[in-house]
Amino acid sequence: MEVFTSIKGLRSFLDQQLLQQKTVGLIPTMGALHEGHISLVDASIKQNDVTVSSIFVNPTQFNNPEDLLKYPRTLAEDCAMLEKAGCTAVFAPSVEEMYPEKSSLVINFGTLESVMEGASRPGHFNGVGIVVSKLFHIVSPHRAYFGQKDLQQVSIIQRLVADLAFNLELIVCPTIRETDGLAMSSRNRRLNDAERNIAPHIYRILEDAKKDLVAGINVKEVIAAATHAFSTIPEFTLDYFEVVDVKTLQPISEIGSAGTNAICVAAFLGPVRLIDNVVF
Ligand SMILES: Nc1ncnc2c1ncn2[C@@H]1O[C@H](COP(=O)(O)OP(=O)(O)OP(=O)(O)O)[C@@H](O)[C@H]1O
Ligand SMILES: CC(C)(CO)[C@@H](O)C(=O)[O-]
Ligand code: BAL
Repeated sequence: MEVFTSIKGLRSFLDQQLLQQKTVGLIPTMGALHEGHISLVDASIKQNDVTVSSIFVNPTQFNNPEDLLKYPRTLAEDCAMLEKAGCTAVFAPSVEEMYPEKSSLVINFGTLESVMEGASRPGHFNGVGIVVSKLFHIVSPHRAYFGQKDLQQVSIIQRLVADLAFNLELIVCPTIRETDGLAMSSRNRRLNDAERNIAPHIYRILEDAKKDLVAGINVKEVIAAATHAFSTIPEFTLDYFEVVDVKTLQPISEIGSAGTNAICVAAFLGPVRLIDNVVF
């Protein structure tokens, strides 16, 4: 497996691959890899000749300096996992390589970003839009892989691809969970033992809410019950719990047909902010 830190180095490697008519899959990540990331790598290896994983903790998408500072960084272990998985190349640039000058680009995703993660983390999706656009330009992948765990990010990137006519296929992969239901996430590493034991309640509350909605209980009541469930566990501070249309991401007062609804949650467990969702 090749590891590149410069855009030039990666580009010349990829140019050779393209000359040989090889297809390229890209998995953008911020590192501290887990089986969720590896599931994206596996999907890419099945569908492409060359799989590139990027590892870059993108400062422009962090609105909270402590979150950025404490974001886990484990490059050596990440590379070992990627090599074992059969990844072809890793792109792990420095901040200076990606941003030689401060970017002044502004990308506005309108109503897609005015809710949930976008509302709670001002500027977050502007930063995601900038870095993902740069990665798409640098790698020119045939396919790019993203996880459903970051549901709003998927919608934002679908929009970006359509608006800027990126010539690639977006592949959305299911959320990989621990055996107790907790969605795998790099930030889980920041939980202490007590917090880690409590964390699976996020998925339990999501699943209970889904069952109640499917059984016909109204959205307002279900949100109130979920909010109450979080309030009974004092370690949690709920940021949002929303029932939304999966396409528009706007709150709904009644659920629609199967596959068009999502429940999205963000909650602090101590200082760590975790997100999860179910689509049904
Ligand atoms: N549990 C998971 N299952 C499937 N895909 C995942 C999972 N966790 C993250 N991903 C996907 O991996 C890609 C890179 O995500 P990222 O590096 O931010 O990891 P993360 O675990 O989401 O970290 P964090 O949420 O703590 O920032 C994203 O497309 C994300 O949706
Ligand atoms: C897509 C991404 C790698 C952009 O920095 C990040 O938002 C993430 O890890 O989901
Ligand atoms: N997993 C999404 C990236 C972030 O939380 O900044």
